[in-house]
Amino acid sequence: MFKVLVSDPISDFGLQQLTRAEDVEVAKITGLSEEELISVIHSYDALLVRSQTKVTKRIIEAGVRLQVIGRAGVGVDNIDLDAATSRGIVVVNAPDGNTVTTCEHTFAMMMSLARHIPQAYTKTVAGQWDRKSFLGVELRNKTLGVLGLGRIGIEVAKLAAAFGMTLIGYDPFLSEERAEKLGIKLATVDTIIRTADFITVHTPLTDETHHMIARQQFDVMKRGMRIINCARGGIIDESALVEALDEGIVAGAAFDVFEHEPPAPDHPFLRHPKIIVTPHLGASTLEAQENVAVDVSEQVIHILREEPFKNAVNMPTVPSDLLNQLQPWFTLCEQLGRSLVQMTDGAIREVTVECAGELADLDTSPLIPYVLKGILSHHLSTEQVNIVNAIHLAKLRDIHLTVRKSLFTESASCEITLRLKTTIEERWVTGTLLPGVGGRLVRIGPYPVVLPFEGYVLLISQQDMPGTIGRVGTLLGDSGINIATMQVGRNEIGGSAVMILKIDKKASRNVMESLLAIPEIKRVREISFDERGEEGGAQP
Ligand SMILES: NC(=O)C1=CN([C@@H]2O[C@H](COP(=O)(O)OP(=O)(O)OC[C@H]3O[C@@H](n4cnc5c(N)ncnc54)[C@H](O)[C@@H]3O)[C@@H](O)[C@H]2O)C=CC1
Ligand SMILES: O=C(O)C(=O)COP(=O)(O)O
Repeated sequence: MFKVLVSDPISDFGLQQLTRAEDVEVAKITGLSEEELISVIHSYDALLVRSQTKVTKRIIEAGVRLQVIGRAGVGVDNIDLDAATSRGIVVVNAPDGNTVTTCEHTFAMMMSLARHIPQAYTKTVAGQWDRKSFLGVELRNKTLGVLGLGRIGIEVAKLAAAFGMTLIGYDPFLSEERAEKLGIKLATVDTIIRTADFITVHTPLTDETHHMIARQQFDVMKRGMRIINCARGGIIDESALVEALDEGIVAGAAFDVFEHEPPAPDHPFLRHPKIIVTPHLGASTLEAQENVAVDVSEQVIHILREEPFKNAVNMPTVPSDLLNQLQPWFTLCEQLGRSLVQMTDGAIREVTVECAGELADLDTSPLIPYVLKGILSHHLSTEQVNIVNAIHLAKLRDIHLTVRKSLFTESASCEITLRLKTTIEERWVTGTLLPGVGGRLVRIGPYPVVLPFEGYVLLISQQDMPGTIGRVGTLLGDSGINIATMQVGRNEIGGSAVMILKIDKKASRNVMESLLAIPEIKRVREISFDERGEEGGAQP
């Protein structure tokens, strides 16, 4: 039974996929402090949050069973992503479900700002009939500057166009063609700041966007402009804004978000006559809350059941057609990693994945975490390494990763060669998928083999001398070990040679040592293709 903790108010309707699942138990406990969450999180497989719960490193470390943290919304700045990644916990969000709602809130804020609606309402209900203080401005023919043209920014631009506004915007990822189709003139942040009558920000809060609008920007702004933030507190410098309002540079500001939420009771925004505020309500509609809860519940259940999922924030997203083409290779990559690491001595320095044949036409980077999982789980534990943290763990160990591609293959239409360079040697193996059969190891170094990834294989390096093969056969036979298949290869008569023996049961340490005692034998290595390859090496 999977246990899911919902620690923020999330739509019951949207959570139905989880609450109705027979293999899931949902607990809704909101308003927990960090300490309270730390004391309960150890029993849960998944944690679902909105923006209130701050999912700190301490909470993540206490979540010994946690496999997934689901964010019913867009921003994941309340979740320590590095801590989640290094623990191999997937973080998923629901990026599409609240776009329209947040866009509409931004528009409501812009119109309220243009017409002083909150201030006029407050006075009117207080019994004052003041028709002089609230002279507004029209939106039509005004220039709206949009910083951040992602999902929400673009929706805002579309609505603004319908209101007859002129649009200028900046987003490092929006192409000229797309902008043109949307009727947005792309400009630099500096041009937008100098020319816009209204500015609205729709970026995430990052190192680059933190205080993107500060004193320096207010100093060159068009006098009498108005500014809106329904994205994240901290994108606009709050103190610099108050100064700009007091100096008459800015005519009004509308904020849904704050640098620290909730803001302190003496926060200057809360009593400034030219600032209107809402308590982070951008995503708060019935529709958006249902949408994001449905989306995130679906992803969480997929992850818990080990089914394909989307919207992982701390893993690259693989488009579904590419995923379909690469999926059959995932297990093979893990098996190649697990086999090769058992053949190799020394500390791993470099991993190279060479994709040959038709595979070379695809983006093969999603294969890397599987290769690394195979390699790293031999030394670490399988519970410790997964495809979320494999790259992170490799980087922590200074393991260099390279992907190479070639259209040429030696045998099958596609094959993958994995190379490991360690502090003392370099070894490589090649695998492929045989139609109707499955994954096979087809070369160990330069030696052709056809081995399924199951059971045990002995790799023996010896001097090519008459009688050595017979002695190995006799020794294994005397130890009750049957040889299923055997391949031999050598570089020249009397030179270096190898034996690759598929054996029906595991060779004991004694057997390995007896093999090594044969004078011509230089190295013996046992490869276990089981989930966790057991150490079976013996060498001088
Ligand atoms: N107030 C609220 O309740 C809500 C707030 N949000 C916030 O709104 C923001 C936007 O959300 P979405 O549009 O869904 O995200 P998105 O990821 O679709 O769009 C963000 C855009 O910002 C752009 N960007 C990043 N750095 C930039 C920079 N330095 N300058 C200009 N553009 C930059 C990105 O290229 C991207 O296109 C996020 O911060 C999100 O957390 C989202 C939903 C509700
Ligand atoms: O989705 C987002 O990024 C939001 O800011 C919405 O936050 P909330 O879910 O309302 O706490």
